[in-house]
Amino acid sequence: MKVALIQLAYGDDESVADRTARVADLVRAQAGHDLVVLPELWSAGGFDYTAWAERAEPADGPVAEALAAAARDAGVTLHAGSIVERGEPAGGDDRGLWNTSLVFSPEGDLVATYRKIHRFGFGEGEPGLLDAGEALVVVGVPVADGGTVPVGLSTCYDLRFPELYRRLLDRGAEVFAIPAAWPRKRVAHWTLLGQARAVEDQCVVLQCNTAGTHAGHEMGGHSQVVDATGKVLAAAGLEEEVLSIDVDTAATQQWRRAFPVLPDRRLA
Ligand SMILES: NC(=O)CCC(=O)C(=O)O
Repeated sequence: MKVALIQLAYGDDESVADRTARVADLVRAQAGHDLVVLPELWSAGGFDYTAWAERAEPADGPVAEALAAAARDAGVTLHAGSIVERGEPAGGDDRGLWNTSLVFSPEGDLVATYRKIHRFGFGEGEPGLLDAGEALVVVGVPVADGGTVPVGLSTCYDLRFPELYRRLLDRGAEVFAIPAAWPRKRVAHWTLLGQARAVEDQCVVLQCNTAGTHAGHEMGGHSQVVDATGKVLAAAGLEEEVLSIDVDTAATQQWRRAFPVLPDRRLA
């Protein structure tokens, strides 16, 4: 599976429209990949809490439309990172706002959405502004050499909750795609936890972080691709960068057979 992770850098001085056009061009430049991944909340601003309500949009809003067109033009499956999604509140106290990942097919159709389950902020930030997602999502990504690869979706802070990844594994995931806006000061956790998820679940991990500084938060970069043995196949630095790599997804099943840890799980 040919994968491109677009580790996007942004600051406070670029409009959402300009950033969206720039990102769409970056996606178009990834033609020839099977899967392209963008970071969390790159259009709304990962930590730009005061702008979120104004920048919220439905899953078929202007950012989504631009990205659907870019996926179609490039002929790639696009994990478009996440948006602040505005939708119908599910219940009384709900706000009708979520941190929602969007996945588009190479035809430009929206094939999966994932609402971030674990909200970051300890009562403020995400839990203060957004509703929590509840549904697990595994999406089949078609690859050029035939077949589809089951990719489990999660977002940033979710990475700290290993039980989520076990549940994605139990639903057939062989790859975890993790867009993020993870700050530089805790980037060592990002790197370590991504490798831990790969080793413990025997899955490929695709971590696409944000770079640059916005809303007073320096982002950590260090996007990485980790194979199911825990080997780091590609790693970015602190700046904007595209990681492009051909991941041997057949090797995941071979590794699970050669070192069959998962059947030894005991739940009692
Ligand atoms: N956007 C996030 O979820 C940030 C998570 C984070 O900074 C951390 O887990 O540390």
